[in-house]
Amino acid sequence: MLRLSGITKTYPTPQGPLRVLDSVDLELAAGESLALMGESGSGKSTLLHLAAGLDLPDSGSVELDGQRLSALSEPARASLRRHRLGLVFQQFHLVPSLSVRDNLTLQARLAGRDDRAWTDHLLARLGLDGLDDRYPEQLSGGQQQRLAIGRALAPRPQLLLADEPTGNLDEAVADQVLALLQTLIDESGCALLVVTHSTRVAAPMGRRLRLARGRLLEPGR
Ligand SMILES: Nc1ncnc2c1ncn2[C@@H]1O[C@H](COP(=O)(O)OP(=O)(O)OP(=O)(O)O)[C@@H](O)[C@H]1O
Repeated sequence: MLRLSGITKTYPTPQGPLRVLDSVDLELAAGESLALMGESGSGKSTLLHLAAGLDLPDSGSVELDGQRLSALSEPARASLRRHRLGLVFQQFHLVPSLSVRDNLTLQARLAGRDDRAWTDHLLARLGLDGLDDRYPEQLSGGQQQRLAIGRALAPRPQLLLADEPTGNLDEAVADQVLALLQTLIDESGCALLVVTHSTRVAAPMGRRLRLARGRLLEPGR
């Protein structure tokens, strides 16, 4: 499903080049869940951006469903993202001028996969049924985050990439959102790569890896 091979990424900084990822290998099979942990600045978001083809590595390859991202044009990578990936960030990035339902279906429509029954199911699952006509500013933080998760899952992606999906929520709401995310992932058979500082978020994932000094390690090493 997702394969990163020998990924190296260096950023230029005033102090000289900063090597954030150093020959990183990672494979994620269909339906698998993986938590990527590590200290602030260890390169977790960088890895997630590379996995999504939002940025390209200096060397090494990222393959999504057997397609090498660096061999694709930017529009082709955007199309692949639209059809295969769901993205959830700590900032919800909802569209303020669109209703709850339209926010939820936006990505699905762009991917040509707007399925009313699945949308209704998601709205109910997310506890947002009855709120279809509201706008994001009329929702609580937890509701907005649930909507962002629903939007990512609406086109039925094969892989969900989530960067601190509960980072903006208090613990009780975060637990609810997390349980929901897990249920929806199980229902849809989607693989999940979640970047998190939180051991609570990481605990239920099938695998946990830690990024340190540019390398991926098993936890505890
Ligand atoms: N565009 C950039 N230019 C220069 N340095 C960058 C750039 N993007 C990230 N960095 C640096 O690369 C390192 C890794 O950043 P990254 O955001 O991937 O870390 P992270 O593990 O996700 O951190 P956090 O947990 O704080 O979000 C940091 O030292 C950061 O300052």
